[in-house]
Amino acid sequence: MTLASQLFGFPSLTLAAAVEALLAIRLYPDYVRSHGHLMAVVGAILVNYAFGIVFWAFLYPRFFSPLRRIPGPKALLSAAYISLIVKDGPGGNLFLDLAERYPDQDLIALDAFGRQILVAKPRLLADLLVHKCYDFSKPKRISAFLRRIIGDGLITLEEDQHKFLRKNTMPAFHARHITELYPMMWAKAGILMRALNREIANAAGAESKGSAVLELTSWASKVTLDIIGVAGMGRALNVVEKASDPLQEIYEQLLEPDREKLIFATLCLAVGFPVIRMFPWKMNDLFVYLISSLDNICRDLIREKRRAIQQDKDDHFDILSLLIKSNNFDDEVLKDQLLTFLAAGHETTASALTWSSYLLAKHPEYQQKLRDEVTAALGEIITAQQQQQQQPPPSADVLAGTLRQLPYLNGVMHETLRLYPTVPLTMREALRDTRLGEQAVPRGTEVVVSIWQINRSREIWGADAAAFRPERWINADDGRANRHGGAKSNYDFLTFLQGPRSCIGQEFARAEMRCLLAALVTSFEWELAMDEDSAVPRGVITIKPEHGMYLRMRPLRQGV
Ligand code: HEM
Repeated sequence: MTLASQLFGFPSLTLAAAVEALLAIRLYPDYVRSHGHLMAVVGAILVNYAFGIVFWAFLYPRFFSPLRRIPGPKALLSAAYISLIVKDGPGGNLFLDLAERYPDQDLIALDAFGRQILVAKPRLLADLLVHKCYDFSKPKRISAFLRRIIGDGLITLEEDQHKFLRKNTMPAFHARHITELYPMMWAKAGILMRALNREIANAAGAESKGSAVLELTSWASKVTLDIIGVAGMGRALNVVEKASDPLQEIYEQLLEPDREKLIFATLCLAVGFPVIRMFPWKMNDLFVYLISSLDNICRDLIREKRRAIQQDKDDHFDILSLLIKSNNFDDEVLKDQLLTFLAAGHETTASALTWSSYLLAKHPEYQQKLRDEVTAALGEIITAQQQQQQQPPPSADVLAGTLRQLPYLNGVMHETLRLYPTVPLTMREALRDTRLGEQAVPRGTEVVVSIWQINRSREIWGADAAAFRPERWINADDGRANRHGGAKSNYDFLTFLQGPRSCIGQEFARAEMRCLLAALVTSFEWELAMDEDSAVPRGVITIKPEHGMYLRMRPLRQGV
């Protein structure tokens, strides 16, 4: 690849065109004079570029690329892009179909240009995600697009800058600190339950059934925004209690899985935002407006936080304080970190909570089992939460210790995360010539990992891979919760990825889900209030139900 890209890359072809034009001027001076020197240069460039296009589009992938023997659909538009806009069913199913069409292949060639491969089996993931993690980065087009939304943060930085930032941020995610966050998360869950109860009471008045239909996704993102507000910057956003909040509205608009937005984002990922921005499309203005509003809100939040630390001696332990106190970052850098944690830290868990409510609506027997289990374990703590009793909140150790070991709570949570991985797909680009197992991978190759496909693979999870079976996460012998789901390798459950670029917030997300699910299931009974087929996961970065998640919810206790 290196030799080919040096010889036939467009910079070399341009240089060669200049040499060819000079030679033409020397060898055929009369002919060139009659047509003009400029024509000679332009002609040489056009001929060389045409050769370059033929070489890279047709000759290289068929005859020279080390990837040429990898089988696959080799389509003009790769499944990685089609999966974002496909209409019938979840996009991730495209990769499940591909893995079944090429059953013995570790790698599958996705596009006709020999640039994109899918890792279809966990075997090679250790190389990609751990051993050779820094031989790969997020593809530049994708990073450039993400950077517009979340700045230069942990998600978009690469190599040494990434290592430095990750090291500086890790203390906020240590096990002890996550344990300390449980009472706050539990309190926020209580506030959400009361807000849902009020909403039901208002709506049920009209319906007079003691139950009402609620759309859960926006409530889920409100409560997770409130939680990351405290854990990320020590700030009570209180979004659940407000009719509207600018931060929540911006995220809702940015991540809404509406068709036009999906097409816009897919095009930005495929060809880059600078190209799309040249077209007169109202989505461009909306996108720029939303991200600049977000930037401004975060800048203000940083200023306020810095002032609180310096003038008011605010000593709350949160991600932003940790980074400010390290004195390693200026305000612009801090703004990017805040953008990253706000985005990565709330929509992801909100989506997971939404999908677990969906699965529990479809499986009322598990809803009841979970309710019984949590009620038996937390009894008085639940009553205190529901009745907002003025007594000390449960201790972090008691709450975290209890919730972490409840078999069905953890089983439902992990099984949801397996079946509906919030980030269903990720991509990497080889920064240098490298290898995945025995396979040589040239610089510039894009490697696709469909988390959805690995998590639902029948080869890994058995014939019932698509079924919701929380028992996978409960040991058959001692009935205790496990964290492997019966899978053989760490790379079989990919929801949080693995290695140095795995999700830094995974324990935070688990803590949030435990608190929110436990509170929800002991406060309400619910069933689906929409057509089951319309709960299709959609989204470019994270997946949400395309048309919202409508549940008929009935409070288990009155007057809460
Ligand atoms: C259910 C919830 C969540 C899921 C499924 C999830 C999933 C993921 C995945 C798959 C990645 C890797 C992305 C890639 O490299 O392409 C990731 C990275 C990341 N996540 Fe999460 N996440 C969740 C919750 C959170 C939370 C709550 C936070 C913060 C409080 C967070 C912060 C991050 C950050 C900062 C990264 C970048 C890590 C790095 O590259 O070093 N995530 N997450």
